[in-house]
Amino acid sequence: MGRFRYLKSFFKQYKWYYAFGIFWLLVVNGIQMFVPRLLGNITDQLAEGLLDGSDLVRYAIILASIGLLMGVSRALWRIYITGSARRLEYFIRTKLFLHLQKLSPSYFNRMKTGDIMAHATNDINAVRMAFGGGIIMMTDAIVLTVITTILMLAQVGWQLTLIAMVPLPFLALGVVSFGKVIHRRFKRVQAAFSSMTESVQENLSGIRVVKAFVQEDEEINRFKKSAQEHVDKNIHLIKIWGVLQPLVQVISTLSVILIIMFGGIAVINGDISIGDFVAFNTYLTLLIWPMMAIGHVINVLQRGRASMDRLNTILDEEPDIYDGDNALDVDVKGDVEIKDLTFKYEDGTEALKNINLKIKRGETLAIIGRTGSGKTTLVNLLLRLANPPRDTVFIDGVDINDIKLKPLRESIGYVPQDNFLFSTNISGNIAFALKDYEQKQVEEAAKFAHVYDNIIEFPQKFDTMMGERGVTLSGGQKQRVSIARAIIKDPNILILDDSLSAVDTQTEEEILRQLKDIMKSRTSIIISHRVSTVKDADEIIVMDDGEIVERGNHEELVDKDGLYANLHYKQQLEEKLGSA
Ligand SMILES: Nc1ncnc2c1ncn2[C@@H]1O[C@H](COP(=O)(O)OP(=O)(O)OP(=O)(O)O)[C@@H](O)[C@H]1O
Repeated sequence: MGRFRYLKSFFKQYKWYYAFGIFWLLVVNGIQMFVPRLLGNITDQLAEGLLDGSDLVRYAIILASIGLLMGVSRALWRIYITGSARRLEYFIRTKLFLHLQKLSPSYFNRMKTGDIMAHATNDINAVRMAFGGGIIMMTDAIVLTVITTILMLAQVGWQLTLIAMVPLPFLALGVVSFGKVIHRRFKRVQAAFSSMTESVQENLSGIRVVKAFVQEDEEINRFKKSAQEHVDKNIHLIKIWGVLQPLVQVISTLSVILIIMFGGIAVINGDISIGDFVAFNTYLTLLIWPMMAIGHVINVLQRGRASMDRLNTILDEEPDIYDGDNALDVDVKGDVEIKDLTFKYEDGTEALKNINLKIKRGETLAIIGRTGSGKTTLVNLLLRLANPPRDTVFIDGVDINDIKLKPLRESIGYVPQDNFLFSTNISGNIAFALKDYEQKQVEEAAKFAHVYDNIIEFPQKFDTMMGERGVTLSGGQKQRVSIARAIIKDPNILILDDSLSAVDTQTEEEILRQLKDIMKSRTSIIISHRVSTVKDADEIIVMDDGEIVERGNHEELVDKDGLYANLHYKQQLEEKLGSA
């Protein structure tokens, strides 16, 4: 059960569905067994001239009833087994998505989206097929083989049955050794599919860059190469599959040849009747199906196994950001303190060195610094999108690692650098964090973020769809929708990560003035490259290479005549040149 450990609860819940389905499958198998004997009897009675018209009608009615019963039973097992397999697919898919939601951003930095998508489609399908068609074929193959063999033994004796069975061990041997190769080749097909999906996904996400750099032909070639790789791997798989199928067929036909020869002799010698011979041959045709199915069953089960292994590697992935056993349900007020914080990413990059900070509720901290100086890293730690070392980051005096993630993140309004919006309407995007909302709230947030006038110019106003199916907002409009999304949460801590860079200075000033108003008793952290954005903050820190190199208010920093002052004069000059 180890491999299928994540499916335990599903099978516990649906065991009766499977049992019921298998029951009806067995009913079909059982009824099927009457047919050869019935045909044998009809043959013998016809040969002996014992049947008249009414007997034939009787047999026809019996055969028709058997057909009807088999039809109903088949429909029932299909509904129960195939239906359960579809439920299993839903179960795994939901489990996987749920698990992915728990994993930390570092996992998604490591993994390719295309790979994850391939798991969510191909691998889940393969597991579903193993527990749908695979189970049906396996049960069918085993039951039919056992019952048919017993009936053959009972009706024509062990000698003939043994002769018919001679080819079977060769069949089993062939199938098992082929199965291993199929497993290996199937894994390669899946890997090729992943990388093909990944390349398409990346291309479509970056389509604007591709076009701007006129790289369409190169991209097409790259895609052709990975699609070709996928086909090649599939053909490689089909080759072995193609050899296995006829091999199984040849071996099973051998059985028929042996029976015709030896069974024929037995009839000639009068050891068995013609009816027995007909029945035996029909049993053999029943037996040939499972023999041929074995190859397919093995294939389906091998694929299911390989796919489950791949799914297990994701499901086994432990989230590294989670609520500890003693995590507190803190009602975050907004006092932030950072003590001697040094932070390294998994790859060893030291993004922050010896950071010390105190932001009291009601204050605004501004962070300014060159790209790559560690600004985003610092706010990521405050949101616990990465884990800070213990005893370094405190909120309201509590180590952030001891605060439950939900209340922590719910109390923070975050406007990320990358203003990602979802493919839903504008209202849905602004009210993203709210379960219930009134349109008035959305409109107020939009007004606050100075994007209201833009929105009502769209024909569908707040119902305008975003993203793929809808309008594309300008960079500045996106930033402001993003600000509205953070502000509507009424957060106690507001973090703007370079969120006003695409907004003109006048609008920026108005937004900041309003912010000052509503953030009076809350905490604000504003990251920017522009002095104009940060100049009114209570404290400004200047970061360089992961360290705070200057700190103070605007006037103090200008007086210091250091990095900040330099930036200030440069930007003042740029502004003058721009307005000249
Ligand atoms: N997930 C990550 N894994 C490893 N290193 C990272 C990761 N994210 C950022 N870094 C590195 O950490 C350093 C600080 O990056 P960070 O994004 O915090 O800078 P920043 O000041 O916000 O830059 P920008 O102004 O360009 O947004 C950089 O050297 C960056 O390459």
